[in-house]
Amino acid sequence: MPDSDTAIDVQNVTRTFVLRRRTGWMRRERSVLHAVSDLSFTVRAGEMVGYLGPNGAGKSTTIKMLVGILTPSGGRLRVAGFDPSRQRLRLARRIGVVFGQRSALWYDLPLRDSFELVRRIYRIPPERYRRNLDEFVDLLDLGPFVDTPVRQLSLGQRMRGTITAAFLPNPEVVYLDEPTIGLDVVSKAAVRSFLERTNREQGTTILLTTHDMGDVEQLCRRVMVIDHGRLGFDGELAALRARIGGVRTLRVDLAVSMPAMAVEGAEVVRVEGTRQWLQFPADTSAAPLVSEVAARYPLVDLTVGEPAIEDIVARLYTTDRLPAPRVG
Ligand SMILES: Nc1ncnc2c1ncn2[C@@H]1O[C@H](COP(=O)(O)OP(=O)(O)OP(=O)(O)O)[C@@H](O)[C@H]1O
Repeated sequence: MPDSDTAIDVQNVTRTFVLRRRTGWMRRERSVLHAVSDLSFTVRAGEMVGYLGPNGAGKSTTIKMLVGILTPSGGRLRVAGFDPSRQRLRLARRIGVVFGQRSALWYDLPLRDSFELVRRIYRIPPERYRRNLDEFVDLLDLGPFVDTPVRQLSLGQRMRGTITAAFLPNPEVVYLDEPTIGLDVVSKAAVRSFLERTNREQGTTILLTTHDMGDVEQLCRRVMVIDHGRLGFDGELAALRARIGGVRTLRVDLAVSMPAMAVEGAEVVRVEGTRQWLQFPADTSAAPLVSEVAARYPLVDLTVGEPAIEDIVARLYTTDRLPAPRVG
């Protein structure tokens, strides 16, 4: 049973789509696609959870059901105590949604006017609105473009504006679908630290869908992995790493070219001029490795590469032999 601490409660939820395919003159074939199958999880108030999976896994379908714009074919859903499809309007005041690059801002208006409209729609008290806006403008560095019409903003600026609009009413639960996709480095860093801080300080519950392992690393202790509409993993990111094994890559730029480095706990897999690639187990920290390389070699620069979400899911599913998707 969910308690008052439960922000999102999903029990045995299923969503099917009926597909009709033309197979010849006057002939149509009907099939049923199970976009989400028997999905169960709960998210406690104040948690930030990564919701991962490859394209077509069922992530957007889940979020649309949590918002209330899609009705489940079966099972039970509650968000902040409400049934999303039946109590959509009441729930709308308590949740925020950021859906990829589809912006909820008014295209021809300056950002500031869009925020003002959000204030009126959500009836945010003026004092709280001013306090939130000042804080968000500062955290997301909106100052230089808050008076610019949305259509003139870069993708990263627009995303920072969209996130501001979603968080202005102090929602209890926020769904973010690919909030950092295609963003420049500055915007990505601003968005990540904003989410981290808002979750920590305000206790906002956040469900984050992303293909960027950097987002997950920085923001989510807990991850859920979905594929073919089924939950394949729900637990700590470290446990997922440990379960799938796998490796991470450290790319090192040295001041001079040299033979492959010899570093404990890692293996050089490629050398190209002054650049070398080392692989090390994904469930260990990169920190000791970085220290050793820095102490013993003429280090100029380095980056740690995360395994792609697709690789993680593929490994998870080959180790666990989860059932194949159902169509029929
Ligand atoms: N309205 C619809 N009608 C028919 N099939 C649909 C509909 N919406 C989604 N699907 C199908 O349901 C499955 C899950 O789609 P969904 O959009 O939830 O995946 P996703 O995990 O969000 O993928 P992506 O990362 O590409 O956004 C896919 O096979 C998709 O084609």
